[in-house]
Amino acid sequence: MSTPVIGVLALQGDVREHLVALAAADAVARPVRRPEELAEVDGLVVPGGESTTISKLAVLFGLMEPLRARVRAGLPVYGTCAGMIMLAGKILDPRSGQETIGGIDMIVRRNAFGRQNESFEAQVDVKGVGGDPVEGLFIRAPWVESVGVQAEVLAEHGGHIVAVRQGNALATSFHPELTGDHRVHGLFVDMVRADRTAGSL
Ligand SMILES: NC(=O)CC[C@H](N)C(=O)O
Repeated sequence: MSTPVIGVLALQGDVREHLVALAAADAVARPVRRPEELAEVDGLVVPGGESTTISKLAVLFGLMEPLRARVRAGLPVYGTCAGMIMLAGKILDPRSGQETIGGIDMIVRRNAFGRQNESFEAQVDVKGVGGDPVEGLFIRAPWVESVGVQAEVLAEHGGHIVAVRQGNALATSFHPELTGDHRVHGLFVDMVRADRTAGSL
């Protein structure tokens, strides 16, 4: 089967780093800014950045409803940090008017690990990622307060949930796109491949 095409939501945030990581994990990666571009991808990454800005721009660009519709229909999607917040069913402490795409039945707390100068690195064991623990880079990162019954917790740090999967949706509090270790992107590319295989049976 041909190489999967994975989009990176390119409204704000560390888009380029995700494009590089996806290409290194054997996907064709392209930025997505318009509904027509969204329609053409087999999977989507929502990058780290500022979730309030991403939310605002998604509404402004007419992408929020198409994003919700595709994710609801099972589009494989992976969110890091601000992207995790965008995939949450509920934000504990949203800015006024802040919206999410949804996809994972979880409640997230923004900036839970502290401010920019309290950013840190930690070894994180991620279920489904073989080998050594992943170097987790936490930058004004959210944590997950609670998950619904359909969500699977893939990793915790300091007693808090930092990686979750629900069906075709994956989210991490940390930023594998910034460390040069492409195993989490590899896991997501495998999810996209599995979804395409299932779809073509
Ligand atoms: N590194 C990040 O993506 C930070 C996320 C940011 N604190 C937010 O609320 O969106």
